[in-house]
Amino acid sequence: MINWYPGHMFKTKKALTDQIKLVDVVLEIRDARIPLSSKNPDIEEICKNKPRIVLFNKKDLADVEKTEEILKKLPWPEGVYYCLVESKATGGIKEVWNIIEKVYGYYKEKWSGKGLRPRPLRGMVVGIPNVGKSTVINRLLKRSVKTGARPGVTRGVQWIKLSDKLELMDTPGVLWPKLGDMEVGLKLGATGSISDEVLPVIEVANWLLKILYPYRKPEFFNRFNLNGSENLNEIYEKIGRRRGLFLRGEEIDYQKVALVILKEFRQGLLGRYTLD
Ligand SMILES: Nc1nc2c(ncn2[C@@H]2O[C@H](COP(=O)(O)OP(=O)(O)OP(=O)(O)O)[C@@H](O)[C@H]2O)c(=O)[nH]1
Repeated sequence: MINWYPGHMFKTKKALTDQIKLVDVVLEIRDARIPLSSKNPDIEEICKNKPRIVLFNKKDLADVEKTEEILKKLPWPEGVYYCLVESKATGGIKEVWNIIEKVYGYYKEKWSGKGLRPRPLRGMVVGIPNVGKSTVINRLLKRSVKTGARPGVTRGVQWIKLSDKLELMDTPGVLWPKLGDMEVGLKLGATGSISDEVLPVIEVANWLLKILYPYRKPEFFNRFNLNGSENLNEIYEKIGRRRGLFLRGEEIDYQKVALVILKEFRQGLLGRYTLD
């Protein structure tokens, strides 16, 4: 599963570290369902001491109470801010702009101390695959349509001006997730940050079912017509029969059932969960 990791990781880290030198603030996107496992372990090193806004995206799919509990326990050094967002809708984006105001205030003071005129902050969106980097950019863009978002080129990089206080590098930076232990890999797989093509999908779905079952969410039981007394095999049987997922004859296609479980989990159809 991690054969492709080292070479790409090294190159990406180097490129990102160079790009981040051009920005004033980093917008790091993580997944609210896996607030810890969606963190790139090198983020602090890559960002050096730049102000950073960590956006826990896909709030609508997470067990918000549990995620908030986890976040409250983490150390949040000065200059690092966080908030939960739902970038497909409007949830939490106003809070992001409030944090941007704070960071802008910090820079304005710094610039004025050096006799420099204020300018929009330069920001860059970074995060592991599929956490919603592009969606967040679009969300922030929507709010700034009125102010006329237009790309400009400074220091060989395209910037999109979102407001008088923020412009963003037009392409987000992809970070590699930490694939240190098996459980983190399973969480990343379940939430879709690792593609199904390289995943043992049945293993991931089995692991996910063991988490979802004891949660006892009605969405999960109703969706698959389960009564709560089934074992793993019976869950596959029931889903496979109801959805007509057969290999040949009456033999259940476990692979397809696993993919249905993962897909519907990722769409939030089985309820809201936090896996960390
Ligand atoms: N439910 C929900 N889905 C979201 C949210 N934000 C993004 N998505 C979905 O998550 C998927 C990935 O979003 P992208 O914006 O393409 O993510 P990305 O990080 O740019 O992805 P890569 O380019 O693969 O690295 C898409 O299907 C989005 O519609 C959200 O807040 N809630």
